[in-house]
Amino acid sequence: MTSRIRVSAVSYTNTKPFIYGLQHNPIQNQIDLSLDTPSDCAQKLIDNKVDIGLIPVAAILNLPYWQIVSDYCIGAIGAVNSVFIFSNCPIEEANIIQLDPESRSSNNLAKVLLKNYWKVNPQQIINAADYAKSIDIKTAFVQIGDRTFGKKNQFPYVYDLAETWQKLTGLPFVFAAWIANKPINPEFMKAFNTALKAGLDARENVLAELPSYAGFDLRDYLYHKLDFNLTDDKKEALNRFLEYIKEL
Ligand SMILES: C=C(O[C@@H]1C=C(C(=O)O)C=C[C@H]1O)C(=O)O
Repeated sequence: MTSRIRVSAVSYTNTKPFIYGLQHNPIQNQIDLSLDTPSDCAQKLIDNKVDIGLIPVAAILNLPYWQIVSDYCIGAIGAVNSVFIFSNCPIEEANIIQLDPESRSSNNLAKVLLKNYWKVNPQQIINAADYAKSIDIKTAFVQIGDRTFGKKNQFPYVYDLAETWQKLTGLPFVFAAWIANKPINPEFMKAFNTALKAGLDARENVLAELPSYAGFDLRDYLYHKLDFNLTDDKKEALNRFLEYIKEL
């Protein structure tokens, strides 16, 4: 028997439809699936501990070989509602931006937007000891994923980074895509893609299994805020984003 393809996927709610699709499909017998934070998905693919990852697209720049293996992604057209800068002062007045240790794409997106949209240059800190807890009014923070659910009303200044990216470029955004670090058998890729699509088509079942979060509309999130199709304009956005990162 040939060995299983090792796959790392994001452990957040945004990926639950994909996980559902993979786990309700015969392809589950061909893969070893692990669920990780986005930054760990990226590191595992870079370190060749997995063959395919739903990796933050910013990490593509750290891969000597990479190949997109699916028509689906974690993306958004306008506001995504789970990737924010939370701040106690207007962003233009912040002295420090704490980055999210679980993120690669959104930390870079924040840097790109600070430079090119808000045109400011606050100090940027990763792994801050008081991450997301600072009481300094001039300290803001980037946060992604389920930890942001319901937090939008807790801060006086809240910036949705996919929405701000759209204001800067007119484009949608891709946070994470299914990327391989080696050539993958086309038959497998086709079956993998089919399983992911089946998961998206089963979002009602996924919603029925999920807990509810106070102050957060999960149905709206999975159907309308996230956009899972890796369309040509999202690929254009991906390339544009990588160019912006290189210029930081
Ligand atoms: C929309 C999101 O997209 C994500 C953000 C990522 C990042 O910032 O590196 C990576 C994967 C996705 O989980 C989110 O996590 O809320």
